[in-house]
Amino acid sequence: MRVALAQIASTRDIEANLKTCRRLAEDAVEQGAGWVIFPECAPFLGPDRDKLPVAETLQGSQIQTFQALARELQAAITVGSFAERSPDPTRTFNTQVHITPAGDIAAVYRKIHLFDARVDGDLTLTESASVVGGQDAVLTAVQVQGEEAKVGLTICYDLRFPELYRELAFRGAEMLTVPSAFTRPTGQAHWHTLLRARAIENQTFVLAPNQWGHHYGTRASFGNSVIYDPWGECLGCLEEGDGVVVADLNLERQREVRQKMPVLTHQRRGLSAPGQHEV
Ligand SMILES: O=C(O)CNC(=O)[C@H](CS)NC(=O)CCC(=O)C(=O)O
Repeated sequence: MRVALAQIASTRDIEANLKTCRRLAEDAVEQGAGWVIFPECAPFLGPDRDKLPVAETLQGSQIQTFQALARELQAAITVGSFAERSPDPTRTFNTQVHITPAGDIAAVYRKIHLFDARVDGDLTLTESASVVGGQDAVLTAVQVQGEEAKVGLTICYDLRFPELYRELAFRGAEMLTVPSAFTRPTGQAHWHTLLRARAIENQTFVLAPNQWGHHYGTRASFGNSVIYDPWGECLGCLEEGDGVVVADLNLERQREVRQKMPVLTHQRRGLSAPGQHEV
């Protein structure tokens, strides 16, 4: 299957962000992709005080726009995340949505781990002040160009919690999405290493579209949207700029990697019950 990661520099201008998303999705489909994955906060990335008023439900206009786009392009679309209204009127969920080529919502994942950190001198992020963490790991089946893959959904800071990825792998994940707004300093230090480790240790494809460039204030993202295969090989990376990373994912290659070195069946401590396959 041919997939695409879309890399953008989202701001608080929702209309402009959605316009860029459309242009990149069209570009990806023109290059033969059947599945387009957008970064975290693709429709809106702005200060917390501006986020709450634009939070929507799954039935709101932001997700509807992506559903219409999927139908029009006949491609699966993963909205890396959007600000979803939560039961707490002062906070949102940070929610990833997978949409089929028919425009139906197939899976919804609410970011579990929230990024509260002093990034460097002038940038402190307190995600838990404006976001309610989700509870559940989510695995879904994705159909692309006549092939099906089991995909574990994660977001950004989740990447630092390998147990989540192991659980998804044990449940049968063949691919992991990590749409992100990874900051420039932490991205420089850790982005490729963590993603490649998740790919190698779980023997899964890792699909990681990132925000890039300047968003607001001192907030900037690292770019470097990247796809790693189950052997840790880089199948494509875009360091900077709006654009797409297109790659062919060979599920046969993954079976080969897992057959030669069946790591997931060798685990002796910690999480148990490998080999469960549920979707
Ligand atoms: O706040 C928003 O508007 C959108 N959300 C994000 O950008 C999130 C939470 S602040 N960013 C991360 O998780 C970056 C993690 C990261 O950079 C690391 O783990 O190093």
